[in-house]
Amino acid sequence: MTGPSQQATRPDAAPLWPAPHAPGPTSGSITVPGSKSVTNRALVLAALAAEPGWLRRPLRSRDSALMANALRAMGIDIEEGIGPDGTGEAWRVIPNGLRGPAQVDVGNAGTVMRFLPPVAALADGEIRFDGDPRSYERPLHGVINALRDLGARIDDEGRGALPMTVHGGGALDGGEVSVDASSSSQFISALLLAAPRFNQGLTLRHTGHSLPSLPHIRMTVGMLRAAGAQVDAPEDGGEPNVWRVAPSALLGSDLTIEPDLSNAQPFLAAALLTGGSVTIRDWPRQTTQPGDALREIFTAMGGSCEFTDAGLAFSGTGKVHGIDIDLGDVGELTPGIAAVAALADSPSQLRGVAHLRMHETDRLGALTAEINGLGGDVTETADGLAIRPRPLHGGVFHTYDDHRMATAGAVLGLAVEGVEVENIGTTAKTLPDFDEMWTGFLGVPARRA
Ligand SMILES: O=C(O)C1=C[C@@H](OP(=O)(O)O)[C@@H](O)[C@H](O)C1
Ligand SMILES: C=C(OP(=O)(O)O)C(=O)O
Repeated sequence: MTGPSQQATRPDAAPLWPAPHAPGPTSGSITVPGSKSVTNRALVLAALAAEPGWLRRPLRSRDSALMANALRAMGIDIEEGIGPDGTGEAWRVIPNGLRGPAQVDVGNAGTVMRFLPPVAALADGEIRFDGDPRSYERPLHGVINALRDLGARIDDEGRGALPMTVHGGGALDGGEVSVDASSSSQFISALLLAAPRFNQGLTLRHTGHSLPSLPHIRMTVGMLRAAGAQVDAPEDGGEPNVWRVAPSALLGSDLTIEPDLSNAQPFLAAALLTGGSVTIRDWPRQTTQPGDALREIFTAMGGSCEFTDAGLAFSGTGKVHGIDIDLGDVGELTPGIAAVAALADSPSQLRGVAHLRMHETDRLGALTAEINGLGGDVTETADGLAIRPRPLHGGVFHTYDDHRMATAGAVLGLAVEGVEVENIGTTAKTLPDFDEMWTGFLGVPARRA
């Protein structure tokens, strides 16, 4: 098949990065920067709080910069510096009144394009939302329709998508609303995050046939509660598919951001594929991050892991097995799992991830096209990928401006000589120094793209 629709927008002269071939079994420790999902939720909650708060060890990346700049444009002060006790980076968030007029660039960040329209509806003035061409295609209708039902005025010229203008009225009634969040869990998270500030709070009902990324919704609920909100959620014995948030002020938190476990994935994959080992420092023992599922998934694929005082110690044997798995809860792990599965000793079936067609790129189409471009045998199914490992050869691995395609290409390059990853810099969405971290971890000279 040809690549997904974004292929047409691929820059002609995107730089190619020769992915390092593994020199032998890996060994070492890695500090992974902060979680995108936690950082961007923490920024939103701090901006909506009644008092200043701190974010320690925040992620510095394109997506978190877009979030911080958008909130600044709406009147929030975010001071980037060192924490009160002098240890490490910390951002001070000072929640002034939210106001327009403001311009928000969402880039291609799902968290920014979905989490901020409800915040803008609470602002006083017009907030214009725009972003990368791909952001116009990503689903937003659930947030737009729900906000309108809750009393917001939004001008999207009938698109149900970006670009659009939210005419913030300084407050939102809130109340009861239904949303079909089968295309993105971020519709639910977006409405819940701002809900304590709605006059009547929120009763939110999901009506769709499926709901992806449940751990990310649990992350939203957990962080809301930590900020003082009262939330009833289905997993606490409440009504299925219904969340209730009471109106209340939010506390200014002092939060240390967990490392991004989904961005630990390529380093774990390196240990798995090379029969090496890696310690991911500060891996939390309790977390709502979907990347935590990698402990189980990569163990089933041939590795083993244990917690140590330093973090999570993971080892491979060099033997990698295929897997039959529903990834609906942890969809963002799919590109990295597909890369490993293409190098396994048996076939894999990845299921439950139809919604990935509307991620940064059409990830199912992109993975199929690019792994097959290296000689692989991948077919798209209605809701995932069927992967039959075959000997692969070198070639260009196109990345469609998708950070997780880029890291998947790097993983394939470990085992396959001559893989050139297009635009490795696209990893800056969530992991800006990936190429240096990768070459440093593998102990090979830095590569020029
Ligand atoms: O809320 C979040 O932080 C995220 C939710 C998920 O989105 P979808 O439910 O749209 O897949 C995930 O894929 C994305 O990387 C981050
Ligand atoms: C789907 C992802 O991101 P976004 O927050 O833009 O939806 C991702 O990071 O894999």
